[in-house]
Amino acid sequence: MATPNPDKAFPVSWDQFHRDARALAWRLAGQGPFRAIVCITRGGLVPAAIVTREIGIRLIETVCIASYHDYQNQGQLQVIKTIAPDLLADRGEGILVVDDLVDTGKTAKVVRDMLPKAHIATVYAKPQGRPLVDTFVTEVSQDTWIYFPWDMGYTFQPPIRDGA
Ligand SMILES: O=P(O)(O)OC[C@H]1O[C@H](OP(=O)(O)OP(=O)(O)O)[C@H](O)[C@@H]1O
Ligand code: HPA
Ligand SMILES: [Mg+2]
Repeated sequence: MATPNPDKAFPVSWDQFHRDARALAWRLAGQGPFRAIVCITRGGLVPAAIVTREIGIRLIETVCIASYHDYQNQGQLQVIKTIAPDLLADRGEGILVVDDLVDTGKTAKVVRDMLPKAHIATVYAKPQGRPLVDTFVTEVSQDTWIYFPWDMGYTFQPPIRDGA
């Protein structure tokens, strides 16, 4: 289970996410060739857009999985849409799977079972899920919650002297 109420926050701006996703593409560039990418929606859609542009993949598939229905609490994992049969051939050989992060590893494990030979990549990784992915960019501790730019907005910050 993901750490309930993680102590630490790791907020990521759009600029930083773009840089980190591009760094992921650099790491993946020498590891292909990949005949298609499968992105794990919804979080994997954004890094998939950046990575496919960088390494020149045009065949883009989704696997739709949801498990964090209640903010930071993981619930029952639901596979809402599976992968097209032609991409399941060869046990996933030559397929790149992308997600925004791996936390407990439960989501990545379900996709690994569908595509045992695929290359699974995430931008961020926490220690529990790290063994499930082949490539990632930045590791954060298990008790950290990563705040993605698409989940945030600008808000007033009280000055430090007011006890913030
Ligand atoms: O390693 P795990 O503990 O399984 O967690 C990682 C998954 O959790 C989040 O997806 P979520 O279920 O929140 O759906 P979303 O991508 O639609 O936001 C995230 O995008 C990963 O896919
Ligand atoms: O740390 C996280 N941040 C955002 N979504 C998540 N889904 C699982 N863990 C996380
Ligand atoms: Mg997700």
